[in-house]
Amino acid sequence: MTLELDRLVAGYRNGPVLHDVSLTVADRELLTVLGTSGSGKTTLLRTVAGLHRPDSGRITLNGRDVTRERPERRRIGLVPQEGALFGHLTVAQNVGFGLRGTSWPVRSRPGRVRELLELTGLEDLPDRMPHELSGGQRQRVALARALAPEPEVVLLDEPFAALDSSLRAGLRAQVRAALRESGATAVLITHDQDEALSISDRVAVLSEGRVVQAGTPRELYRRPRTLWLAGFVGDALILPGRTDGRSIVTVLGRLEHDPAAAGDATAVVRPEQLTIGAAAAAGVTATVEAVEYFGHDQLIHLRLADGTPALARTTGDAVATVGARVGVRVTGPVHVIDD
Ligand SMILES: Nc1ncnc2c1ncn2[C@@H]1O[C@H](COP(=O)(O)OP(=O)(O)OP(=O)(O)O)[C@@H](O)[C@H]1O
Repeated sequence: MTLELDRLVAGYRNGPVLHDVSLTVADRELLTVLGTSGSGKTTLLRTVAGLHRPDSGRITLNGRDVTRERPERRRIGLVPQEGALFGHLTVAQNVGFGLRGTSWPVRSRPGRVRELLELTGLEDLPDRMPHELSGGQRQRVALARALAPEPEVVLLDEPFAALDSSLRAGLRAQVRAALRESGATAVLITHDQDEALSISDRVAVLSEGRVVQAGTPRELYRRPRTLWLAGFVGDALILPGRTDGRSIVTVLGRLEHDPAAAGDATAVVRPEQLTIGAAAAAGVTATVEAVEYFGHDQLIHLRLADGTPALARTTGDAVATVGARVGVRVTGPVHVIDD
């Protein structure tokens, strides 16, 4: 099911919050809307669900205009923040609740509930009460409940926000797999960049109610359109310079770049593109100011000779000592944004 938003404007008494939002979510795709607090993510989700009336614009499902349709007619499933399970119902009853008022024959409902419990890895817990579940299990029940009536589109409102980071990564993969298997088209909202990049087929970045860029996670990370976006989707060293079209001269020397640009431009260098070595071996030197060790990699905070702060991410076990002078090299090509 293809979901299309066409120049959607929506807001409250004090004015519009969404300005001309146009987005296409392809059949079976998971699109994440990533934005800071107050950017309009919840308003967008509620408008698509039919819980908030837009001022103008259109919402279509496979070309069918649903803008004025009541929420229950749209066949859109909503997974609310923190699940919002019914505390007095068991896991199976919560999932079964998703089938109430639908055309699912009553006889086939227990079977459908079992299917959903299997899909979300909850088959051993049908009789548990919500308070006997972990946060991740509760979220999976909420997802199972939303998927039960076979919605054409599923909307997920910050589904992992209440969980600690160790749980989040595992649950993300499970939710992704369950969505894929269900065949639903999905829109997820989050303010977490890592989450958006890791779970989505495509990401739309919302800022002050406007889509500033939509693309695959790779496109957003490697080819951000603006400097703000470059810093929003990841760590970035922003270096002004001058390019001859193919390489740009910056404080880190001459750097090959991709796409083409002309004249004054700004290079965006990601921390994993910086390699540090012995000071004498490279043209540019820097001082190590701090090291954050994460096990799988480490972030080295550097100060370049001209005073510019920079971050290097290294996966090797090389030990960087705070205060040491090191050589810095860039592995290109870097991204440039035309001034
Ligand atoms: N019921 C309401 N009445 C008036 N203004 C509202 C209402 N709900 C939200 N807003 C305003 O609309 C703007 C966008 O809010 P929204 O909740 O859509 O953002 P969000 O991106 O989901 O934020 P968060 O991540 O903090 O949940 C904010 O400025 C907010 O104050």
